[in-house]
Amino acid sequence: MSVCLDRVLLDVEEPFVFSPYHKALRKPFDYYMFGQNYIRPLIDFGNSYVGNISIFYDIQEKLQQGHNVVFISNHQTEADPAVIALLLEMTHPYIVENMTYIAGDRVVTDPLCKPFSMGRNLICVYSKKHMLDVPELVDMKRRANTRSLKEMAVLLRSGSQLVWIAPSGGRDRPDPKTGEWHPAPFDTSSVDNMRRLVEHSGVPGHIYPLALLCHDIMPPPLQVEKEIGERRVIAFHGVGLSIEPEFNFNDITASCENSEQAKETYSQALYKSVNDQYDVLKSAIHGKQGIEASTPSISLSQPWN
Ligand SMILES: O=P(O)(O)OC[C@H](O)CO
Repeated sequence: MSVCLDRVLLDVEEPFVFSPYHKALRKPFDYYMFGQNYIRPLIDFGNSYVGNISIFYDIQEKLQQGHNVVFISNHQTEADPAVIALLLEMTHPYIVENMTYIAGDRVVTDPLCKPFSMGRNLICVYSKKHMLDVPELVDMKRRANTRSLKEMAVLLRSGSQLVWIAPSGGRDRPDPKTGEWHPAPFDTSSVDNMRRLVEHSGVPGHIYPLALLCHDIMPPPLQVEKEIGERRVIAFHGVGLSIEPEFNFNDITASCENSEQAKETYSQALYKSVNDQYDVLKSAIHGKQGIEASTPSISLSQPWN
């Protein structure tokens, strides 16, 4: 905790400004390990699961062959990057240390979040959800997003890139009536922009649906807040991560009649997969079924055991 306060105070004295493409700061202070070490004690590993770990081995091979890989994911907490990295650090250190996250402006401006963000590779964007919060800033935000998209295109052209994006544009929230958590709907145009960037990169690319269940360890405020500086609550709990095989755009949209229908069909297919995987993780973690919650298409394991 004192290391965390030190880092927050250091940033208050001399604020760090993120560039559109930020590389994880590992020296002289290792912000990546700082994030790992802070989030690790919040995870109940005995009640945490990974779905389809074998797919991560295929992904590692693809990256080594120079291919690009994109994870289309739901988003639950500011700790998502650390949760992914902690669940895979024993089996896939290369994947987790080299992943680039598409990060919204809140995690690179909130003083409490910044030290954690400094330890990750990021493409920084202004979230669509918060685009109109301050009318005078809309133009600046749009220009910044264009710059970030260009950085992303350059990155993907270099190959061997692994990118995580949450096309909902923000964190999942519980249903106000039932209190149940579900992945927030995907923005079809965000999915499509990402897909086209991958296709136009000049190297083979692969898109996978990824589900995360970790809201218990650091839940967001129940409503989306405009102001920076939300109240943080942390807890010790089981978490989950799951992946399904690559979703090929041409295969999934073969029977679509036009490009608009194809974009929608592809985004919905990814979203359905994320929901299906989320439900399996929920049965394992909240339903206390553990490994028994596995299905024919989602095989749960605890790869740290
Ligand atoms: O509160 P939200 O849903 O707008 O989330 C904002 C950021 O993405 C936090 O990571």
